[in-house]
Amino acid sequence: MDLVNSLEGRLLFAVPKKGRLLQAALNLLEGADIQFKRENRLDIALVKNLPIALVFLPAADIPTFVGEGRVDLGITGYDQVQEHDAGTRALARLRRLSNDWDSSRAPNKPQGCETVLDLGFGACRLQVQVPAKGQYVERKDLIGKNVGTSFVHLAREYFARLEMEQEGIQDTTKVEGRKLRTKIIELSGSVEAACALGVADGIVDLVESGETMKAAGLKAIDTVVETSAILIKSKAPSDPALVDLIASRIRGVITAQRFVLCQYNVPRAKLAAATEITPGKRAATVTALDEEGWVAVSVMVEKKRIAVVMDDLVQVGAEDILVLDIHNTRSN
Ligand SMILES: Nc1ncnc2c1ncn2[C@@H]1O[C@H](COP(=O)(O)OP(=O)(O)OP(=O)(O)O)[C@@H](O)[C@H]1O
Ligand SMILES: O=P(O)(O)OC[C@H]1O[C@H](OP(=O)(O)OP(=O)(O)O)[C@H](O)[C@@H]1O
Repeated sequence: MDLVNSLEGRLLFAVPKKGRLLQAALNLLEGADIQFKRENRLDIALVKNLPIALVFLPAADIPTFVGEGRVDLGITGYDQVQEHDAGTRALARLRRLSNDWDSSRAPNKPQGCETVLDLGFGACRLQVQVPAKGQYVERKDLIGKNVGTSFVHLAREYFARLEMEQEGIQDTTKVEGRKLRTKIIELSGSVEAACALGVADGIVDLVESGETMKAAGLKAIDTVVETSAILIKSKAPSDPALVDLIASRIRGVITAQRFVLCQYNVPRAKLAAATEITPGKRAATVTALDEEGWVAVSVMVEKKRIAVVMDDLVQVGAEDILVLDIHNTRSN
């Protein structure tokens, strides 16, 4: 049977095929025990232990496939979903204007995608940037100028709103179809080079550490969207129960990545002070020790806080503090 026919009856799950989100997405799939083998150059992989097929797509296209209900689940950036939604708003406005809408072609499934959960990686900001030592200081200085970006729809909405604000228009929500004075130039990568090469006066691009921006002699003057990787689902998934199962597994893996298990012994008289430092996700597990007046505590603590928590526990009299990695978790 060919691969396309073997997709029948399987939940389709889109994963970024390359780039910044790929490795972290693969780690999540492994943690969620979604087993597959991706053949060389094939963008579809059948999952061995669940009725799922993985589809490897560019992160920017995943909101389209999920939003149209062609794929049930997907991992992509929140920025990509926002860009896709802004594009959909622009297209709808164009169609209304040109009466180019044949209702018989309307999709029979509800359109759009829903966010299931934040995946806790791929955090960065979509920012407006200008040359650090140039003539542009504030965002309004870019009105009427050339702005380079891969996020053309979000940039158009951003500058439409900015231009309306400058003209004293109170309601800046109706941005679609507005004739822009600012020229948005579509670039597909290496956007930071656009200012130095004279293609643009400013750019709208992603910033994580800020190293690329700094190296290109740019500075950020505003943030358009704060983003991180998210799990999205279509509004009418083929198997809602399986979507919930996958979401629950992935949530468990993310919790395991974020928390460590902290165990310590403490005099019962100091227990209240200690559990104030480590209240746990729900509550601390406290068990009696085979030593008069002492108890053992076991509790989940956020990984990034653990060093300070251990310092504070020692201060209140805790002893024998152990910190253990959590392999996986599951809860409702
Ligand atoms: N520096 C970064 N730090 C963290 N996340 C990022 C960073 N750059 C991009 N991302 C996230 O990863 C998503 C995909 O970006 P990435 O540049 O990896 O895509 P790509 O598919 O390789 O596309 P392209 O070919 O345009 O570079 C972005 O939409 C964003 O959510
Ligand atoms: O703030 P930083 O940590 O330096 O990261 C920001 C850079 O990362 C992304 O580009 P990527 O490297 O994915 O390549 P691209 O320019 O081809 O999109 C983004 O477009 C910036 O250029």
